[in-house]
Amino acid sequence: MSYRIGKSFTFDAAHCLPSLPPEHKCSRLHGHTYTVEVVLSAAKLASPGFVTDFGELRPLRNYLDATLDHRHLNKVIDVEPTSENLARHIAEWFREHVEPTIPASLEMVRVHESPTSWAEYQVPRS
Ligand SMILES: Nc1nc2c(c(=O)[nH]1)N=C([C@H](O)[C@H](O)COP(=O)(O)OP(=O)(O)OP(=O)(O)O)CN2
Ligand SMILES: [Zn+2]
Repeated sequence: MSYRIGKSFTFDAAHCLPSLPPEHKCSRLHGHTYTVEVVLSAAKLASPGFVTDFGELRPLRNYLDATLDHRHLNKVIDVEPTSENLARHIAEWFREHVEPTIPASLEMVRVHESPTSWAEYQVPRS
């Protein structure tokens, strides 16, 4: 039995997917308003009844603003900036920089490129 919470963030950025054939529209430079959702869990609640305070997720907001917002994503991450690769990149950053400071575990990161399309990275737990 565990509790789960989620929080969403948005940022705007440009990207292209150069491994696609040149006739594919996504091989050309274009932009999205991305939404990033994180889901965290805990087996028991911390006072006053939180998985973790939503406010403790502020470093992720700051990271997205400073590193991804209004950037050319191909110049920021070292793999093609698909939603899947972005979700993994953000999850790995979160696990290194935020998870050690909170009483909760990251379950997954979902990245929406548009209201109708998203990709999710589920954090592997051994
Ligand atoms: N599995 C994935 N498929 C695609 C990704 C991705 O990250 N993961 N990305 C793209 C492109 O970035 C493209 O911008 C988005 O493609 P698509 O949803 O097909 O296009 P639209 O936003 O214009 O949506 P419509 O429903 O066609 O209007 C492509 N594929
Ligand atoms: Zn795109």
